[in-house]
Amino acid sequence: MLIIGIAGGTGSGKTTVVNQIINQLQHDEVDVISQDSYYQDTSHLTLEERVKINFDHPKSIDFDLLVEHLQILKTGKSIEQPEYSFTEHNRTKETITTKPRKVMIVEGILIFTHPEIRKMFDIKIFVHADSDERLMRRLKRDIAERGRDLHEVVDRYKTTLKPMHQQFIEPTKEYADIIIPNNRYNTVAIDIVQTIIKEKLV
Ligand SMILES: Nc1ncnc2c1ncn2[C@@H]1O[C@H](COP(=O)(O)OP(=O)(O)O)[C@@H](O)[C@H]1O
Ligand SMILES: O=c1ccn([C@@H]2O[C@H](COP(=O)(O)O)[C@@H](O)[C@H]2O)c(=O)[nH]1
Repeated sequence: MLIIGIAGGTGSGKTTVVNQIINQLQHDEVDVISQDSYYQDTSHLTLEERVKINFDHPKSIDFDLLVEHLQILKTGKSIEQPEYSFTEHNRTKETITTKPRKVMIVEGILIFTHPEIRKMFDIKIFVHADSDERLMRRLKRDIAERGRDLHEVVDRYKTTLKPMHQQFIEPTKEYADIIIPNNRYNTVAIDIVQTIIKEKLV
């Protein structure tokens, strides 16, 4: 199993890059694990309390469960990937059965901060977009898809997104094998990554 880690700041375009990469691969050859599925289970908190969580700090992620799930997949067994609700700020009661595949892609803002998980990646990719570009994309996406308003996104950007990005996410760029500049759609970079994956699959 080839495990590819794709990190980068929020709004850098990780999910979009993942979808472009897997487009060219056989459906049964590849699957995706999102770090967002592994936010800590906070069912014991009220919604008001959950809203206040710093979701951009490594402590917000249940990395132990993610490590365990990657280890299970490597032994050829399926896992039940938690499903996450951004509107509820919590895991749902549903899970996504995820089978081991020739290529497993793990994507998320903080995945390169964890040494054990970092070691499990065969290829590490960091998607880069400038902070103003990321903020604009995040605003549009969170208002359209994640039930947020302008005030909420801007407030979170100032209090947690920006400082956490500088402290935890940007420094992990140094671990990347490949950095994809993604201020604009970068089809050349996608082609290169697809070629590398296809070569490794032979
Ligand atoms: N290169 C790009 N140029 C313009 N918009 C983009 C680009 N890549 C992604 N987007 C848009 O920006 C938003 C955030 O992208 P997404 O892939 O969800 O980022 P991430 O997973 O890193 O948070 C989405 O609405 C997406 O359509
Ligand atoms: O309940 C939540 C959990 C996380 N977030 C924000 O999501 C991003 C990470 O997702 P991307 O798809 O990489 O943007 C992170 O910056 C958290 O702040 C949230 O808003 N609510």
